[in-house]
Amino acid sequence: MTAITAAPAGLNVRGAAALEARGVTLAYDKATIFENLDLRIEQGEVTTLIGANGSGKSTLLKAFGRLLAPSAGSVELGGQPLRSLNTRAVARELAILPQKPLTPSATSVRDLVSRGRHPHQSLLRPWTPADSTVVNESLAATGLTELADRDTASLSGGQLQRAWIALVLAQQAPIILLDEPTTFLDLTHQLDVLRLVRSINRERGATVVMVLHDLTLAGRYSDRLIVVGEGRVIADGSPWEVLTPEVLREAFDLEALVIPDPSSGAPLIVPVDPDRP
Ligand SMILES: Nc1ncnc2c1ncn2[C@@H]1O[C@H](COP(=O)(O)OP(=O)(O)OP(=O)(O)O)[C@@H](O)[C@H]1O
Repeated sequence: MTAITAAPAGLNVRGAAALEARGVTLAYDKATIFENLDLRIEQGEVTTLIGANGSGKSTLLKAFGRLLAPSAGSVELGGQPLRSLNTRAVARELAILPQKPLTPSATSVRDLVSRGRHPHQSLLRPWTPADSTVVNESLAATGLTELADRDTASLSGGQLQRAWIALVLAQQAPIILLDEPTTFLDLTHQLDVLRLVRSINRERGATVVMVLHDLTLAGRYSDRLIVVGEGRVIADGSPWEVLTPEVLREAFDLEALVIPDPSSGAPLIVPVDPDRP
């Protein structure tokens, strides 16, 4: 997989976090998921949100991606309140892959990926060969070149997931939010996607915030892990700081050993089965 060059970030106030939640309350109808939450996402880091099902990871990611408005407090992008920015300005800075993206009907893979270029287009700036190049690179980076002309309705779950990731890449945003990007993918393709995310982060300095369920892969491919649960941040730090038996017990009700992964040196989570001592 190849890396893709991005446009530089335009909205950065000096010293500002890439994204910052300030006193944020996130709620659905009457259910409050987070109250008065403060959280900074640093520029140029890969940050992964982990936590049990229903702990609020997607809710937090949606707030950072402006898909969910806080009922109190504010979310800032490069030091400016998200709510003060127009949709195109946000889309040039921030690309988000939601947990369940709605795939438009009768759309080829290439057309879907091309939508990633929309934030860069205007009446004065129509489609150019450079846009086609970015789309082709995004298709190649996700292994979809051969499937470019297929209707998205005919793809397998994993192929469709990769097409959505290609769309996010084509957007060339300096901040990328990915909600469970490895869903539906076999282990080889999971590793491909996470290595691609890592290379985009390292080679063009993209800030990445992901939600992952596989704790070992989260530790291997992240600079920072944030564990959420019961309406708060349970732990926040480097993979070795966060992935401790105590945190795993508290956040997941999981008994596990944490040992160095012989392949990467990152923490390897080994669940303990109480029925097989
Ligand atoms: N649109 C919605 N309306 C009402 N409640 C919601 C909505 N979306 C999520 N919730 C609730 O908010 C809580 C947090 O959900 P969220 O999807 O953020 O959790 P998550 O940590 O991402 O979970 P999972 O690991 O299962 O994907 C859950 O109790 C969920 O039922």
